[in-house]
Amino acid sequence: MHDGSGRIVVQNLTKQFGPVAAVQNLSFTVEPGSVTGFLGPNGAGKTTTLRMLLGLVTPTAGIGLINGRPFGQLGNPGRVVGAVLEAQGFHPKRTARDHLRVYAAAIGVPDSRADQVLGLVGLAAAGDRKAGGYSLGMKQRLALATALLGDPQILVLDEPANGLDPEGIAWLRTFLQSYARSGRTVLISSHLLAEVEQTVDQVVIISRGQTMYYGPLDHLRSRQQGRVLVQPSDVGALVGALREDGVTAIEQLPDGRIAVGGVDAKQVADTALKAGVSIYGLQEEKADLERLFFQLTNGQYAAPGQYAQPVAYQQPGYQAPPQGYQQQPPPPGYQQQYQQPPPGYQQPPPGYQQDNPYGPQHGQGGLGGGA
Ligand SMILES: Nc1ncnc2c1ncn2[C@@H]1O[C@H](COP(=O)(O)OP(=O)(O)OP(=O)(O)O)[C@@H](O)[C@H]1O
Repeated sequence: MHDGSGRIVVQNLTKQFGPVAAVQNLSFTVEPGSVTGFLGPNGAGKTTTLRMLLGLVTPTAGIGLINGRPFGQLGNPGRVVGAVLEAQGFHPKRTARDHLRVYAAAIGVPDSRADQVLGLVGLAAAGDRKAGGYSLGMKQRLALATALLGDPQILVLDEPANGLDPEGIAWLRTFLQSYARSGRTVLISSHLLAEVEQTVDQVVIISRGQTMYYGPLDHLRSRQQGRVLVQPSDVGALVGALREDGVTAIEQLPDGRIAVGGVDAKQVADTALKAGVSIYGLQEEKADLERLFFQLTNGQYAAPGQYAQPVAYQQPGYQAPPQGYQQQPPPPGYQQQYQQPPPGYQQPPPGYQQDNPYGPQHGQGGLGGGA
């Protein structure tokens, strides 16, 4: 019926809900043996993508394949894919064990499996309690237990960390990682990178229905660079002097400061001294993954006019940008942020605009050397 590979392939998936382009030409592959995070802010299209993958929503275009087949052609899909799409509508008066037994019967596994999966998710002692009295975190565990009933090769979980306390998140991390290490496939969605950062090996980051990054989390981490935030007496003079010194990763911040990448604070101070520019503030900022995530998903740190260039596309081996990417309108609020100079902004000297002081990396979402 299927190829047994454990691979998930999403090919050019597109879903249009009337005027809403929920998912646009999305492509990625999830390999077995690792945990893949499917990340994006609220409304990015994660749930719609997963629902298309699981045969619950018909794509406008493209296809989602599990083990080389569309979900509907998997035979007994409950034995191949375990999925949790949202906090499930458990019958509130039914005990967790009874709930699991109903589902076990539906996919043809013995009743005894209900107790096994209760144990797996840490609910063994609460199996006789009614699901209606469960906390949100316990409901998440019960939903996961339901997904595990068929001992599936593939787990697809939508926001599984929602409602879990720190101990629960740590438990989930260990559980999913060991599940993947046993050669199985795990795809989990989240709108918070920090929530899954320590759990996932690969990430697919989407925004407004389009792929922004697709690849190992380690590659994304390695692109992080710190930057120096500086408040000079004369922005144009300092930018010019930095450029003369070969520094190109310079970005004007909305608060009037400039951010300089690829240098340390001493270098910036030395250049300013040489150029006769006073420094009113100097701060070294360590980049973090969360900021990179924001850059990729809403462009709020990106340069005017060319926000959120997907970093993956600058690396070999990644997929091409989705069609129509360039035409994508800026996010709400973006224009406003840059239309007016920030308070304290100093007009650059003549010629400053023509000779783009931010350098060639300006417009790459402030990423890497551009930040
Ligand atoms: N059935 C539907 N009818 C119309 N629009 C829909 C429907 N389902 C989703 N959408 C829209 O599609 C877009 C993507 O929604 P989706 O739920 O897939 O995002 P998400 O990334 O899962 O968000 P969240 O993190 O908030 O769950 C949103 O604009 C949403 O309003």
